[in-house]
Amino acid sequence: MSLLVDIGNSRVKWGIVQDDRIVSGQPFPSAAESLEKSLSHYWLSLPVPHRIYACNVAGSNAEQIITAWTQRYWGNAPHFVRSAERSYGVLNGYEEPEKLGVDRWVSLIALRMLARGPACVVDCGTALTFDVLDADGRHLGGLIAPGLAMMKQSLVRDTKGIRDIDCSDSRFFGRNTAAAVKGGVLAACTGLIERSVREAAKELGQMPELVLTGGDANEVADTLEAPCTVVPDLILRGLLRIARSVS
Ligand SMILES: Nc1ncnc2c1ncn2[C@@H]1O[C@H](COP(=O)(O)OP(=O)(O)OP(=O)(O)O)[C@@H](O)[C@H]1O
Ligand SMILES: CC(C)(CO)[C@@H](O)C(=O)NCCC(=O)O
Ligand SMILES: [K+]
Repeated sequence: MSLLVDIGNSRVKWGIVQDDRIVSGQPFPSAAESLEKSLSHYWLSLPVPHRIYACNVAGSNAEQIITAWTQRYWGNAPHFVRSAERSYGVLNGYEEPEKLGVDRWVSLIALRMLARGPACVVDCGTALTFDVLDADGRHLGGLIAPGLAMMKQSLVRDTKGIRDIDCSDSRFFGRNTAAAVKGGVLAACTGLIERSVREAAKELGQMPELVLTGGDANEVADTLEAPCTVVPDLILRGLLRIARSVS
């Protein structure tokens, strides 16, 4: 059995591989304070994995805690994927390829498998990232912006007049503070995505496919006018691609 682990800035997403398919587990917070406890809670009952593939953007502390835990209980350290210049049909577009966030790198590897032609991937997580891949697997670069929750939090933190942001309203323009914040933040994200898709289409000479992932992907997809596909386990699928090539 293999274990796939996507350690984000907010949450750890993970799944086990059974018959070459991903069976997703319950995500848990990636915060260092609770990490060891969460690992024991969610993973102690698993069969011992032969291989562990991980992608981590939550810092070396998280990496150390997870490695210590798997060493202690399974006698086995995870293989932490690093961003490379070229692998699995993807050519990294960064000037310094190792500086591209490894979650973005792994999502491009998954995107390359899923998409038939040129494609863009949006990760609607703690941060919102947008990356472009041409029909030959060349990464044309991307964008990094705050994610939905982070935008809302910064409004609450840095203004006196915005406090309550709980809202189930779904009109585009809000008629109270919470609805105006919800709409503003969603419009910031969907506006970024739609403008970026147009820009990508210009560079590609063709309309790209659009794939969304991350905790807020469904909410963003519901508001997007552009056609898109939501793939919740995109990063785990990229890790599975890497796992297959090793075993
Ligand atoms: N059950 C949940 N717990 C926490 N956040 C959730 C949950 N469901 C949806 N979200 C949303 O998901 C967002 C975080 O997304 P995700 O969990 O993909 O982020 P992440 O762990 O930081 O991953 P990454 O670092 O890859 O972006 C938050 O903005 C939050 O609004
Ligand atoms: C942008 C985030 C935070 C998204 O999770 C992550 O990919 C990251 O820390 N990246 C490093 C910076 C970069 O990708 O240019
Ligand atoms: K940071």
